[in-house]
Amino acid sequence: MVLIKILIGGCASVVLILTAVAWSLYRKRHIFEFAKNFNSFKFYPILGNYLQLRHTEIIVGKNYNLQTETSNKLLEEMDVIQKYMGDNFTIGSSFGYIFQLKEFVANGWSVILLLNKIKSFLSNMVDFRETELKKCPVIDSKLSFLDAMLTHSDLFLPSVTCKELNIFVLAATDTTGTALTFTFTLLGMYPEIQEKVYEEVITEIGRNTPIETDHLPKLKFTERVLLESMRILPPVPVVGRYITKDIKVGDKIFPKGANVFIYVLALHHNSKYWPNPEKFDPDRFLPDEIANRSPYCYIPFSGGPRNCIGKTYAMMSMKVAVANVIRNFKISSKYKSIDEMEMTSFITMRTKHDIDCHFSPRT
Ligand code: HEM
Repeated sequence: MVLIKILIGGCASVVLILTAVAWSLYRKRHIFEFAKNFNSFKFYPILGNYLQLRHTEIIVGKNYNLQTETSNKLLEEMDVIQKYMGDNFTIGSSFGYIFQLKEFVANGWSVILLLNKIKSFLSNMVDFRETELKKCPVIDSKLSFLDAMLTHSDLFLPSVTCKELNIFVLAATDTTGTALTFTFTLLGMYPEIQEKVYEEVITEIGRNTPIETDHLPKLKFTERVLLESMRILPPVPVVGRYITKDIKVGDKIFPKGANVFIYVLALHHNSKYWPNPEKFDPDRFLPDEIANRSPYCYIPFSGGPRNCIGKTYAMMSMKVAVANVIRNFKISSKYKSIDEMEMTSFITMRTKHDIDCHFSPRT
């Protein structure tokens, strides 16, 4: 009798495991198709892959040809994970655990497989760099971010190094790609602002001169355009915090132990701080204007001690991309207002449909 029970139990477990594996493989295919249709940013993948290439090059110190390598699916895979997390974030916070469980059964397995794939891609980077460094040590001033962690193994255990790399590559790519996608579209919508950026780039850098670090602080108007673009369309529209002690805001108390979401998008469109908030006006970031506002009215990189650690580098890399594109291409877009773009929920902001933004070579 006991033997029969064990046999039945064993068979049932095998069937369950096989069903779970088959289901996850099916969902993996399905979820990719879904994300492909959903993520119709069109030129976002070009920018995303460019940034992934640049960031891994800077963080790891090796060119992985991520932009030209056709088998590179890293960006697509990151999008699938983000879509899954974004859905759970909205569904979960509105309808609770039961919906999260349903989502996990439906898509969770494939997301875990993808996460593991990305993790192993990144840990291969760590192994590669570790071997390289042993063969050929680098002097302190030339250390990449990863080199710095590897040469301080007393501070960064191998598992911590992999996690840090994971966070950096993921946090750096999509945010900057989204910010640039919106900035180019806004420049297409506002030709007179685009022209001012072009003139500044030509005056301060020139048409063909390679862009150097020293050029970047001179791009004052371009910087204001990027800042205003992230005000009107913040790449990360919501940030979360866990409250460790009661906080009184006006007549409300946010109790210790609560999880809160800070709605950056709403804050950036609050007419109390931003008159005529729907207007794209880079001069809101003139020094005098900035001095007249609380710094917490504007938080595309969040605020406080856990704000974005990559913000200075992000601004630099976006200035390089804008300057290089604008001196070679004219940008146009059919949108008359940002409402026409139709946003949707992701972790970063995305549009529901293909974004309308076109580039034609400058003669
Ligand atoms: C336009 C580009 C970017 C935007 C809008 C952005 C925005 C943000 C935001 C809103 C956070 C959340 C902070 C919080 O919870 O309060 C964050 C965190 C983070 N970002 Fe960025 N980011 C950008 C680019 C980058 C780049 C280029 C890097 C790396 C080179 C980077 C690395 C990170 C890291 C490591 C964190 C986690 C910080 C922590 O938890 O302490 N980000 N970013």
